[in-house]
Amino acid sequence: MAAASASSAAGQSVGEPSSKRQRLAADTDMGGVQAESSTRIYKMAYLGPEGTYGEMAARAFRSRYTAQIELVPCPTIPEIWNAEADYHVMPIENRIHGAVTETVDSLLSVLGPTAGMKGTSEDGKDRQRLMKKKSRRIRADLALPIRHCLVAKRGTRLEDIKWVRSHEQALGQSSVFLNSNLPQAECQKWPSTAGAAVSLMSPSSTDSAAGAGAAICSKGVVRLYPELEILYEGTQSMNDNYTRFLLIESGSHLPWNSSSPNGTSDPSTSLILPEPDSATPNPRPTDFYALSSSTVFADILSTRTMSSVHSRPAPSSSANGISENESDSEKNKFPTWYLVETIPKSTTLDDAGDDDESGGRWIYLGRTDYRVTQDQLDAL
Ligand SMILES: O=C(O)C(=O)C[C@]1(C(=O)O)C=C[C@@H](O)C=C1
Repeated sequence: MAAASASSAAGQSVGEPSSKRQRLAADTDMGGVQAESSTRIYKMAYLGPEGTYGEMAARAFRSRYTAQIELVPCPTIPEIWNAEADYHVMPIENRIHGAVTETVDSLLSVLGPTAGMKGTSEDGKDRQRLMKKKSRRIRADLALPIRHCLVAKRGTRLEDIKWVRSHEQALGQSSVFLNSNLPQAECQKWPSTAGAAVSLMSPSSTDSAAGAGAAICSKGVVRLYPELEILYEGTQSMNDNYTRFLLIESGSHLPWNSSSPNGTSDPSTSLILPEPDSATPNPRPTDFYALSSSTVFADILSTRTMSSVHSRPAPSSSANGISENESDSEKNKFPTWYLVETIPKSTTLDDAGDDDESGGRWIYLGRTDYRVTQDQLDAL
């Protein structure tokens, strides 16, 4: 993973509440303090660079913990999943443009090949990595309001724009605006919205042969880069636009918004001040499963109610994995994996729905036990 240092993830917004400002300052100082402090610093991987919606989601999730959590920006969504981190913040679906396929594919990759691996040390490492990923658990979710802006270098006129760059989700969410206002512009997919905006300032983007360019990103990006200005605010096709983010835990199960990871709460040793609110269990949790074939649907749904399903083509290497169901593969030239979300029978948190692997035909991916509410987002 090409993660940058924690300091590059720290925003410098003006007018932040003081506790948040302290937290942001703490991000920047993290390296020095880490060496001196015996308190563990947890890592939360998210889609960078600074100014992405993923960063907003990561900050919102992090605010529910009092443990020290360093935000680690990753250049692409698959790299968030592959990061050696305690937490992974990933967008899963959008109100307008639907599933975030990079995230669905990452989650489904736990169905990948383990069987048939030779005993070489490299294979052993791959297997270990996969087993580690299989033990990850979805833990919480949040619906982040999304309002996009068309931004360009200062002085650019709308009629001169020849190309528009952004994450494919933002381009898709803005397709009506782009078709009506910039029909001549070429859409260029970029790993993130903020990354697309930053790229406008690179010398290659100012190449006059390619013409003037623009990016679609959040308003916050323009506050970070005075060279950029907003040409249009609200490019998304509907006002009520949300992207749902998942918080995925990698073995480090910290109490949600309780005093500290190990039960001691000593603000003098903690970089993050305790949050005043109490824990917020999700009143409508859902369970996620990775399914290797549609024949498993009946098993899963005999005791649960489906809330959503995303289907994706199984990668070709799946022939070695648990996904291959022989009768299926003979009949089906289009092997498919499924991410299924279900409503549990009971919403008590003890009933974790934690069936785990059932003879290798599905893998339990976790439950959205907790949710960041709109009030909590507003308070950030
Ligand atoms: O590029 C970003 O800013 C992201 O956080 C990614 C992402 C996504 O993948 O859906 C998140 C929210 C918006 O829907 C647009 C892009």
